[in-house]
Amino acid sequence: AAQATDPTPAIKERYATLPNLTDDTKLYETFGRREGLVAIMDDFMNRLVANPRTRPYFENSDKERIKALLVEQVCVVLKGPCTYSGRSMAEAHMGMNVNEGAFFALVEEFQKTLNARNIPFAAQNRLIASLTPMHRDIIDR
Ligand code: HEM
Repeated sequence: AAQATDPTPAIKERYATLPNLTDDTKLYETFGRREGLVAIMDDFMNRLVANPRTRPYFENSDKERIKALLVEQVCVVLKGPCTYSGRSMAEAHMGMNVNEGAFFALVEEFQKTLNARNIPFAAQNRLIASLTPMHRDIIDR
């Protein structure tokens, strides 16, 4: 009886998350549409392989496939005319032992890419705010 009336909800350590879709209809244009996203992911992947914190995860990966899926995913988040055909974030990163340090190294490299492409700071923040909630599906604690 005590269990049935316990008001404390169970705390779930991991649960499915979807990206928070932004409501800014111009964001997709700000990132240069599909062409811009392809260029962004090319630069981003080069940085991920150069950074010692992220290199171990990506050096033996199928970079072309990941870049194509990132273009789709970010396009969806920016409300562009795309469909994401990849796996869930939990599935894709399972067993990879991504820690907080690697996660923030990746976000930092992404910001460097966006700065290099002259994406306005407010637009960068919108996108990053939509992506970072996925960290709970990606980081292994
Ligand atoms: C918000 C942060 C992140 C996002 C949005 C993201 C997004 C993605 C996407 C869309 C894929 C392709 C999914 C698929 O394979 O079907 C992927 C795969 C992958 N991600 Fe992430 N990722 C993030 C963080 C990270 C971090 C921090 C690392 C490691 C440092 C990482 C390493 C990888 C690797 C190695 C793959 C390839 C997996 C495979 O081929 O089996 N990701 N990620």
